[in-house]
Amino acid sequence: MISCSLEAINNIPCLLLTLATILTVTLLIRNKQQRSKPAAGLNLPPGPWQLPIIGNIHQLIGHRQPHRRLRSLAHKYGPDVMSLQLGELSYIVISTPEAAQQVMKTHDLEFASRPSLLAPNVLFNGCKDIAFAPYGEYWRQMRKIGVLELFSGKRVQSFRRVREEEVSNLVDSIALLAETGEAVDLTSMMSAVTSAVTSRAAFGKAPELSDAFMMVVDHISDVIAGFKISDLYPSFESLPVLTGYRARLDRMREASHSILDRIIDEHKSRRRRAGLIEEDMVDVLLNHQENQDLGIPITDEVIKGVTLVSMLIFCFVLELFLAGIDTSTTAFEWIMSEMIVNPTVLKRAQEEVRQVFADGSVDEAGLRQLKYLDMVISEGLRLHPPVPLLLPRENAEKATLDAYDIPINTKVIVNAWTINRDSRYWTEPEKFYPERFMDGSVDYRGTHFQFIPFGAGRRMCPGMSFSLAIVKLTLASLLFHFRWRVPTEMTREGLDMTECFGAALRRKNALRLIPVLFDDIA
Ligand code: HEM
Repeated sequence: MISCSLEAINNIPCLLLTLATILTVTLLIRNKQQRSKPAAGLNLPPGPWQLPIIGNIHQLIGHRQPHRRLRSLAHKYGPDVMSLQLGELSYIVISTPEAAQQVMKTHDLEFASRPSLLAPNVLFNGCKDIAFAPYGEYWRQMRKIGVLELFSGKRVQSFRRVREEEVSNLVDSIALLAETGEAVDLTSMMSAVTSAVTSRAAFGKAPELSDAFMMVVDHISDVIAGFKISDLYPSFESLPVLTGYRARLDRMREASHSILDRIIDEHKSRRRRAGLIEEDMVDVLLNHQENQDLGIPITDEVIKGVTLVSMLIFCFVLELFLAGIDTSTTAFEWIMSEMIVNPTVLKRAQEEVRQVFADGSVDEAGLRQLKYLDMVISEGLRLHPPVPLLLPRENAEKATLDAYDIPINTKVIVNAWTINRDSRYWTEPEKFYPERFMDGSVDYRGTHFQFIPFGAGRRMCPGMSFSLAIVKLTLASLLFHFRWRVPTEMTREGLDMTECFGAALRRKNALRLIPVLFDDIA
């Protein structure tokens, strides 16, 4: 998912420098700019001690895995709900399924907004996307269009051929490489497949322009991941030390807008030639423009010559790329890694795939018979949620959680990684054991709060089906066509499983494995 301010805290080297600057500047002008303090007499959730000005930032500094650090802080200071002060902003951290249910079900409406962060503000013309739009009529309309038109089961189904073609190309390239006996970089390969499927779903076949768009998106992902001091000290947004970041964001927005404008123009001229066709996501939105049934009020949203519809397309498409590619690749690489270190799981999953597709080709129609693979995917998402700290939420009114008062505009971080490993709900929670999902009583669809890789409630991920369709087809195909070995210098148990916290909780090192073609399929 798109990076949030907190995830960045692990990216500390540049933080220290920036922090020193901020501290100095803050001390100089703190009489002018006071950070807001909650009114006295409130029953706030417990939390660790705070320093003036930086609050609890020092307790996160030096910890490269903030989800793990927040778990240990929560154990000590606030097992369910913990208060943290990060710079100018008040946060609460949610670390149990019960508290998550309070936030995302019982009080879902109260906590349905998002904090305003600089990057989405600039990139999405003032958070005009789905993920970062504040709760309200605009977000509702955007989400409705997204859920009905872009991420619905019907729409995901319509990209079946695209997925099958891209995964089949992947299998062909791996088969060629298998002849060399060398390890292949499965992480990069999966990233390429996900990007190709996403770009064809969004733009249809427009390879040159979509490649250019992908390059800008990659750059955006790099720039927005990491510590963003401007999000923790919003009153200092205009300080020179921060304006460079804003200027970079501006440039990236312009670059991606201009590529997208050309893509939209191409679509429009093709539509003029071929009549109304509904092929990809840009076409779907252009159809709505022509029918004037978007439902979003057309105010004076003409920004630098960008029409409202181009802007909507821009927000949807950019979000699709930013939200979908890293998360799906991450889910895939961890599931595959866990199967490698748990050979009995790999064997069982492989037997199932080869039995279901005994006639020799993997297709999406047969995927639903892969019940064991479903359990493997669930277990992978439980142990390695690609978004370990859910996108922050915010309450637009003051609220209460259990007995605690939560002042207005508190940022809420739900630590899904910790929640998914709660030993009160999961036996041996650190173990990769897909059979725990055998009875089908718990799933990731947002009603079981001990397992929330896609979040829950109004702001739950709408891209779940889009993502799982690619992940499952790729896993099934790779298990069907190849046996997988670790490079000779390592053992299965020795496979490096180090995490790297960023836009998604990736593997630190790419997953490199040796493919061996199943003889009878060759
Ligand atoms: C394995 C893959 C994915 C995972 C684990 C994932 C996870 C998440 C999570 C945890 C959230 C926040 C939910 C909350 O606040 O309760 C989210 C939001 C979102 N995701 Fe995903 N996501 C994935 C793939 C995708 C894809 C492929 C797309 C687009 C096609 C997408 C689009 C979005 C959007 C637009 C939101 C914001 C929803 C809102 O604020 O209303 N995600 N995702």
